[in-house]
Amino acid sequence: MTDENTQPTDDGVDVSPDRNFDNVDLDDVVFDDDEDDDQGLFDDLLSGEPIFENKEVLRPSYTPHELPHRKDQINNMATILVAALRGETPSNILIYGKTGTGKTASAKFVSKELESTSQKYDVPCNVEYINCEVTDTQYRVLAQLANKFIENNQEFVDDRLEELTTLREGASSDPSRLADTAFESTEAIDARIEELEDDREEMESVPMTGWPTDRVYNTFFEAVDYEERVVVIMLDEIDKLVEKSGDDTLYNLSRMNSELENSRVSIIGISNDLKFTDFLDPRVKSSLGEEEIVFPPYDANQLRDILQHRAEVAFKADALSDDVIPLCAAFAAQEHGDARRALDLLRTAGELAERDQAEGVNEKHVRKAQEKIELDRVVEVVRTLPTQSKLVLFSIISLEKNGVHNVNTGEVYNIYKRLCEEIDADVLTQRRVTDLISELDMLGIVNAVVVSKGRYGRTKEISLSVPIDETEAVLMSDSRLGDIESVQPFVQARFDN
Ligand SMILES: Nc1ncnc2c1ncn2[C@@H]1O[C@H](COP(=O)(O)OP(=O)(O)OP(=O)(O)O)[C@@H](O)[C@H]1O
Repeated sequence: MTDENTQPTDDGVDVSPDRNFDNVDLDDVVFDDDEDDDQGLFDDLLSGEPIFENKEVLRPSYTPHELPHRKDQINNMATILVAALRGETPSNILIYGKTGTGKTASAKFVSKELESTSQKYDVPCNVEYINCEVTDTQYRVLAQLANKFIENNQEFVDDRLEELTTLREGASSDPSRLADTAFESTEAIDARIEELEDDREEMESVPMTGWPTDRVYNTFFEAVDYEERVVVIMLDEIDKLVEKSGDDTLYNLSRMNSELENSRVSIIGISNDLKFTDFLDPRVKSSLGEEEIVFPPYDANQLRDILQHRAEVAFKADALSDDVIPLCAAFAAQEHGDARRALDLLRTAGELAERDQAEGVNEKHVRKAQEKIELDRVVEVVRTLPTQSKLVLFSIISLEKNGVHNVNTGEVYNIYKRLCEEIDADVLTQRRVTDLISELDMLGIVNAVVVSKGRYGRTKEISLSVPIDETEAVLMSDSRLGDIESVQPFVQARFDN
């Protein structure tokens, strides 16, 4: 393993230990009382001219006020949803597009505008956002919605009760106050107050588990229908919901309008999986996809504009050299036009420059950031592999580390079997292991090419596509694989077979 502390990286970025926070060795820190100036560990780091003006703007949690290159999609959504402001039911919308194409940001932007306009014109309209990756069962979706509307209704009833109590007090001394109201007498107010108090008592929140689903559905239904309003339910990552728990939730939501008396419900589904509707009941599919809006990937020029807008707020003036934004945009466009990736890259490049205590961000920081993000991705993918895949990958790594390159499936299988025996894991068939190797290939962790061996048939030659030491370290941090003492004897034994 090369020592990053002592060598410049390939692209020459200076990561010398005294300037890199990562490499500060606390054992070497001397707290010298004799020194007059009390420069501490953090003072040095703070004293550098900061590169960022407002780093938060580059984080995924930030919702921009402006979304360049999404005007068509935003206008399209607004044209459909304006029906809600007229008290009509907007068509359901399905939004498609690859990850990082601005679907969530645009949908949230439109819903914010919709809610604020509805308040301006005093038209009752609510937008409820649910991330189905987190809330992924019918029970949880319905319970979350029910509780939002129950809370909403409780606020409505509390406000109304306050108004009526004031009116009641005024009217008891001066009955003329009832003139412009819907009440003919103080008794009528009392009756309404009693009715509202009863309603208030019945408004029971749904527990996060434990009720039969139809009870949750009915509670949600009644809560929505309590007032006259148009409700837009935004289901982000809707494909995850369908994958995890089928299309019952969508079926129930999409047929609600025929039974609701006071309110109307419309659904916006957001997905980056274009095929998920294949798994839907045809009725749900046609109801949900009344309108479809596609978010195409951004090209490098569009990504440049997006980055430019954010960079103006995020960085100090002149902190970026001219080639930084075009390079971030080009890297992200290569990936698949992902704005999230482009923003991550820009932020990471800034952070690396900051750690270097550099004057500004330059091309080298971007290249280093690209490597870092790629490595983080690999680490995450490897860390979350199932144990069997980890064993297969570990076998490939062991062979490579012992100088055996372009290994074939049989060689990997031999080592794999021995590793399984060593840690008492089930041994899969060679066929299954071949499948696992193909999966590792698809994830970009190994590269497996089929080569012809003439009359000996065809075989796969496998090589590692990720940095060997880092990957091995991630594998060894798995408690089961950590038990493997040494693979050396197995690899040696391979030559004896
Ligand atoms: N046109 C744009 N202008 C400014 N920022 C954008 C634009 N498009 C996307 N972004 C930013 O890129 C990031 C990813 O966008 P968003 O979450 O909307 O993507 P998405 O299409 O919903 O992706 P996913 O399917 O992975 O959820 C966010 O930080 C968002 O603010």
